[in-house]
Amino acid sequence: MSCSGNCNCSNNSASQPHTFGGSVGLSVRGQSRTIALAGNPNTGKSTVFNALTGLRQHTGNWPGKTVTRAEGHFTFNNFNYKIVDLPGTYSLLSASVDEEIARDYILFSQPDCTVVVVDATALQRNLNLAFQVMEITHKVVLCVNLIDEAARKGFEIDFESLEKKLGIPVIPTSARRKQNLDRLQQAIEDVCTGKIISKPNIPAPPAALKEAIDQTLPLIESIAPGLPSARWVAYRLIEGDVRIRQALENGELQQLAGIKQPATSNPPTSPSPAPKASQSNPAHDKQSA
Ligand SMILES: Nc1nc2c(ncn2[C@@H]2O[C@H](COP(=O)(O)OP(=O)(O)OP(=O)(O)O)[C@@H](O)[C@H]2O)c(=O)[nH]1
Ligand SMILES: [Mg+2]
Repeated sequence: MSCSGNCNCSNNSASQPHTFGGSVGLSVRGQSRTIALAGNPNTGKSTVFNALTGLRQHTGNWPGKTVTRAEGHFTFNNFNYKIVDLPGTYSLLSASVDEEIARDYILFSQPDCTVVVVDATALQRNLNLAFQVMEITHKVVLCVNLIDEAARKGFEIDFESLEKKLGIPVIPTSARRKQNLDRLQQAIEDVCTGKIISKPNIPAPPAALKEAIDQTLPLIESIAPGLPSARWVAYRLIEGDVRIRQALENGELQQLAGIKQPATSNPPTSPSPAPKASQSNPAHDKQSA
């Protein structure tokens, strides 16, 4: 893996002290890396964000508190990081406006590292989103949060084996107790610099689906050259997702990804069966997986 242009891959000594505590309105000079905090609602994303930045994002024990994205900063090993706290989302097939904010950021903003925060007491359910993120980027760290709560409930989690099975760094944390956040920061640094090269373990699609994806990807590339998460877009087109097709045709996706559009672009030839239902209101549409 190579890190993105935002990344300074030169010597970052792990022995140098890290700092928690960032800043509202601090102007961070020079290069900085961008980290996205993704995860299901109520997994402790904002608590992680607050602990790392010293800011005070709204937290509480019910889902859906963070409704828009918030940004903060921290430094680690003398390097600046911008960290983005996202609304909770169950799936990248988003259903609500908040979830769409998270989805669009995860898919098209190309952070240097995406940290998926999962609830250690509901690991299996939470891993669904982690798999979806792993499908679109290998620059990902799994933060298994609320380990104090899991321990209290008597859950035993084999983190080493989980890490091996998933193929990405897995860091157990208790954000509320500020436990292991330095390990989390180290993993983020290692993913950004390429010291850790993740190989997410994703099941291969069935042959017919793979063929359809292979046929669809060049169409996407011809309309939106260099579009991030093109594979994810291909899946959606194959499913007949009208909303995504329209967003590709009218340049919305390219805009989200900050891609300059050619003067004219041809709509894609349908790569899939005709869409079954109209999804005119993207914000409120449920999409089938
Ligand atoms: N016991 C325990 N509680 C935690 C931990 N991390 C977060 N919490 C609590 O979990 C609840 C949810 O935390 P938030 O940080 O608001 O979760 P979130 O993922 O940002 O939630 P949304 O923005 O609604 O998606 C809060 O009551 C936190 O205090 C932890 O490590 N241990
Ligand atoms: Mg939150």
